[in-house]
Amino acid sequence: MLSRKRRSITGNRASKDVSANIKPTRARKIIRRFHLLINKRRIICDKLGIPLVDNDENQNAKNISQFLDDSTRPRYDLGFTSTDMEPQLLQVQSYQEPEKLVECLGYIMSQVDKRGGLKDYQLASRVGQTANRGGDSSKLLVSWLKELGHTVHNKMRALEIGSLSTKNRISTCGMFQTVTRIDLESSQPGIVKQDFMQRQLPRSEEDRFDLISCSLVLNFVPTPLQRGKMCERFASFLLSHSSTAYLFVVLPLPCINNSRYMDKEHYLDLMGCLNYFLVKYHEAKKLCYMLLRHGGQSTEHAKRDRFTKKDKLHDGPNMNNFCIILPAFESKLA
Ligand SMILES: C[S@@+](CC[C@H](N)C(=O)[O-])C[C@H]1O[C@@H](n2cnc3c(N)ncnc32)[C@H](O)[C@@H]1O
Repeated sequence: MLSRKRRSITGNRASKDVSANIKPTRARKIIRRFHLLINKRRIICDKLGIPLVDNDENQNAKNISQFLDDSTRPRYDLGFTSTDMEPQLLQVQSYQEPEKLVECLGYIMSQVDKRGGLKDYQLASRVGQTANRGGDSSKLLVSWLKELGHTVHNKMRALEIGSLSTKNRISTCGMFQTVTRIDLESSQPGIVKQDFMQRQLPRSEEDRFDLISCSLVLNFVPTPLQRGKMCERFASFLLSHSSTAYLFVVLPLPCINNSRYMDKEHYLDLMGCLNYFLVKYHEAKKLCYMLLRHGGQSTEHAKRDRFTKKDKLHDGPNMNNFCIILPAFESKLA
């Protein structure tokens, strides 16, 4: 049997510890590539009627492999980036022929899972968090909380969704008595492998949090409705009668300043409909940071209607389609 060198999802050889020596441009390339592959895969699966389960890569791989002809995958098994397949990948939404779709799917799966998939993506994401590259986003969160008068004596509890490190400022600042860190893929001890959407609902205030951190996670969630469901679910995990029911959200700036279906005002209106109001806001070169607080008036259903469909707010040739849609009726959370 051929011994295979480990390769990254961009098709090149990956070093053992990618995050140790990876350059930011390369990290961005890995992240963009991962999002592209997952997006195209979803389009093909929709067309072929292959069921995809949210955040369950093992199940998805099983469902997909049942569709893949035995001859499709071995062709791409060595994981090279095919100059024939790349242009096809970009046009896949216009394909109808099952054979072509299956071929593209085989190529995508070989690119995604043979070379680390989510793990490489996480390593690349961690690059942006190192101190010499701006540090992790919770640095700003902690300075905001200080401005708001919170100190180490408050002993709050935090839930960090999409956690990549136990050493981030949120964990080291001493302001939180506990930081519960979860991610779809645990990258180190202290981070629990858990899908937030499957996390058991709190039974009492003891199971709830003063703050949820959701940094660069919403843009990772694949569909507008799943994003909306995630936004809706946050509230169940926040303390219900507290002045500290904070939600910290970080998004890539283009999600709110270059999308056809989203802008800052629309996002804040949507969150307002879920009873959040903005406490702090900051735009950096590539990211936007928001600290919201849950509370205030209850949801008006008439207002909710506005956010249950995809409305074009802007248009332009180089805009993206980032969008969040709320379920038509309040979800029965379980
Ligand atoms: C780009 S990384 C963000 C990492 C870090 N929070 C940051 O700000 O750099 C996105 C992470 O969110 C995680 N994630 C996405 N959906 C999730 C979910 N439903 N539950 C838990 N983690 C999730 C992914 O596994 C991935 O590691």
